[in-house]
Amino acid sequence: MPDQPELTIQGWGPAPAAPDDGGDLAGTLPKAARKHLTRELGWTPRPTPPVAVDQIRLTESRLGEEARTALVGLLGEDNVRTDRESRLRRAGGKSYLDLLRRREGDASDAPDAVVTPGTTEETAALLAACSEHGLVVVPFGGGTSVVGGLAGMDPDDRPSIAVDLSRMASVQSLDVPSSLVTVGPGMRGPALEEELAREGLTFGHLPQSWEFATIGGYAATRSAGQASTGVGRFDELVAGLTLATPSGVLEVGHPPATAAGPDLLGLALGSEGTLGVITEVTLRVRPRPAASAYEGWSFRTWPAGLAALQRLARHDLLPDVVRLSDADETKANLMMASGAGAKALRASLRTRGHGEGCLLVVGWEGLPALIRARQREASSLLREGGAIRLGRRVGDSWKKHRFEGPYVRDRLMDGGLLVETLETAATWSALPTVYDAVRRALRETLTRDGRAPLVMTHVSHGYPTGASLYFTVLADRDDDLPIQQWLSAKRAATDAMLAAGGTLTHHHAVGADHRPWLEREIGPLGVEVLKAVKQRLDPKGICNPGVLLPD
Ligand SMILES: Cc1cc2nc3c(=O)[nH]c(=O)nc-3n(C[C@H](O)[C@H](O)[C@H](O)COP(=O)(O)OP(=O)(O)OC[C@H]3O[C@@H](n4cnc5c(N)ncnc54)[C@H](O)[C@@H]3O)c2cc1C
Repeated sequence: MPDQPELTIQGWGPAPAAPDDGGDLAGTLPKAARKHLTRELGWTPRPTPPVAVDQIRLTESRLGEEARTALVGLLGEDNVRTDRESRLRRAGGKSYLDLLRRREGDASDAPDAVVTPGTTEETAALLAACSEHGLVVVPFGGGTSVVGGLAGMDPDDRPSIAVDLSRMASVQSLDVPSSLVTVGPGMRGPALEEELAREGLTFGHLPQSWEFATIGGYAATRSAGQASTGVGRFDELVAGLTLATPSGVLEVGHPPATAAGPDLLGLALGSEGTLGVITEVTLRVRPRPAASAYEGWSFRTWPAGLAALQRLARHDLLPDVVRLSDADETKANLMMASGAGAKALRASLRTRGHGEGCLLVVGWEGLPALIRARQREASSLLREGGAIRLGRRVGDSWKKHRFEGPYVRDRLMDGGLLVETLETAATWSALPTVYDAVRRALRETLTRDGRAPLVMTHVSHGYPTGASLYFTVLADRDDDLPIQQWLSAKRAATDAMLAAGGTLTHHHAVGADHRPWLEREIGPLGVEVLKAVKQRLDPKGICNPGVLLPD
């Protein structure tokens, strides 16, 4: 169907290259990191490979003949699929729970059919037909949701259709003087960057999932990338979009700016497929950076690191990339780095009293003179805050390895570990409390037989008023009840996060997994407002009914 590489079914990576049948932990993790994990977690690596892909259970497609004929009439035979492979590849996303299910051979959440419209008009006609035939519609971008955004759950148990957007994956127009590009929702970051590079431009959105995630998916989830502190979150890059709904087509946004009433663009961004399908996105682009500088710093303690970032933020000096790791994450990162250079760095940090310190990676991009000026001012504040400079090698190494995490996750799962991430954001004043509360909740719920989990945290994005926190959790997996093990930890961590003043999600979105908490975040009236908008655009409730809005 698409000409972009497909994501492998039970893990991460391009389908043919990454084996679906497990891999070698020893070949993935340096010896020091393996030793560190086994010591910290009291875990003995044990082979727990996924079942063979042809053993994954899939129920019969429930797409009736009448509905199928209607869809084929609109889109053509080739663009309406009910074969096993097409359905399996669009079953759910890539959260730990999704992977557990797929690895155990369960694809009961697979859509009943996969359709690939080619234009906004076809998509609008498709939605009208699905409304008429009682089919639930789940827009499918890259399939990288980590919050159950593609679960396709429907209280009325209607057949569900994955609307795969891979046929709408090209640049439609480029307005260089206005720095605007309009693209199809199924386009992925690398393909768009390649096209923009020909004109000396970039859009600069780099989430860890960027190899597979799509422009429409970023808009639908309000994604944030690794350089979002400087470039802006994805929602800040969107200047306009087209949303095909069962009630018609909405075009929202009017660059460069407008005061024509409340911002309807803001309603479409983050709508997670509940209002319809985003079929076109207009993005702000910028010149490709002439230079970049990445470097590492170390703080003795986490509070010292947070205080220094807060000062940078107050003086409008936050670098484009900001990642402050706590002591647990710093230790693990240093163990992951192999070779003589890494050993020397560990020794030097110990000698300078930073043996249990916190690593900060910062990155600047843009014109060389501006980088130098920003770097100079930021460096002097960092030094005043007690940081020591580790130099460019640390920054460059982070940049080189920054997309490897999900590949390592697969191998850790093969070895019997629970591996998941969660994220939030809070004001600078609330951040320390949120950090403590989430870590405590995770440690309390995941400690088994006296063995505590490893909870590693970093600040991933900075703002004038606060920052985001990103937690990575590793624990010995409960092989009897792995799903329940994570669900109870997630529940406790989310409760703790909200009680301490954090947001439900800084960039992963709500999906099915977070929707029980949405009302706590936006209040009952807020939920009613969103439901009223949905009722107007999607009166039969066919658009991704299992996500975002609580029942
Ligand atoms: C390893 C890994 C790393 C990640 N790192 C990051 C990160 O750094 N930053 C970040 O923000 N997120 C990250 N994510 C989460 C995920 O990549 C983002 O949420 C991303 O925006 C999803 O894009 P997608 O194209 O894969 O969307 P999908 O997963 O296909 O869909 C996500 C949701 O959006 C809806 N949707 C998709 N396309 C459309 C459309 N055209 N119209 C309407 N609704 C649509 C879907 O129905 C679904 O509810 C990561 C995920 C993984 C697995």
